[in-house]
Amino acid sequence: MMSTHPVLELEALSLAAKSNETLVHNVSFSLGKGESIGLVGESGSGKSLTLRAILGLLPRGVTQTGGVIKSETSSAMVFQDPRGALDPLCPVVKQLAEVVYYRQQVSRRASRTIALELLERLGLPDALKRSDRYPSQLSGGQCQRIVIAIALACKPGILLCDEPTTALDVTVQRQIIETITSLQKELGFAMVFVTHNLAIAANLCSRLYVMKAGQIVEHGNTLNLLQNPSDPYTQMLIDSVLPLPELERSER
Ligand SMILES: Nc1ncnc2c1ncn2[C@@H]1O[C@H](COP(=O)(O)OP(=O)(O)OP(=O)(O)O)[C@@H](O)[C@H]1O
Repeated sequence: MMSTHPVLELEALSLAAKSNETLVHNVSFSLGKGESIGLVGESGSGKSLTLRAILGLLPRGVTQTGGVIKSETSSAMVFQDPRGALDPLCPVVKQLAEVVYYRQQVSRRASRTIALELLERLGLPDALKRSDRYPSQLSGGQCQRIVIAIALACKPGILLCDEPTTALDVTVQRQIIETITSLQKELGFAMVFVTHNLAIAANLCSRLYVMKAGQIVEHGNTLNLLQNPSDPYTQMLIDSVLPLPELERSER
């Protein structure tokens, strides 16, 4: 249950392509201060477009055809493909410092100091601070930490996460999720988290919204929804998670 005044409200958001094809239809939800909600659903169901609408950055050819987005605070986004989100020709510390400089309106010198502090907070190695490394010289997990640092440099009230761990290997996925969780506790931002991974959604989000073909087909408290799905599509999503095979007991 959302206990605080919402920092974000979507009321009947609809988006369409230039061809008039409806891509997102009548999507409504609200987000409380410091709360995390999850958008789950099949590929192409409109999750990313919904996030982009909140950010005010719809791709070319997509327009808002209905509804209202009310937000009391700023949003920043963490993208699915961290390498693609960074400029390959610019050292990562410089990219981060640049965002600090423009968004926090501090001096150049202070922006670099704040950027280095952010790197430390994100658990990036000291070597990154001493030498200027380019995205291609970092691992996927390190690039995603830089992208998260860039988002946090905007001091957002809402962090929009678009499958931020999908491109990473599973051990790194877990570290990134733990990092996001601890930063959220520390900084108090609210979060809209898009994922295909129900386990991640269940760990991070108090409420889930299940999307199919541009619409929300079911929503509710995460545990209730996963234990008692009412929509067949939600049940199908749950059933599509492969269980671990029972480990054979070794008999002596
Ligand atoms: N620029 C665009 N012009 C026209 N249609 C688009 C555009 N961007 C996305 N779409 C369409 O909108 C629909 C929703 O796309 P969206 O990226 O939001 O899906 P998604 O649920 O995030 O999928 P995934 O999980 O694969 O990222 C899809 O059918 C997609 O093809």
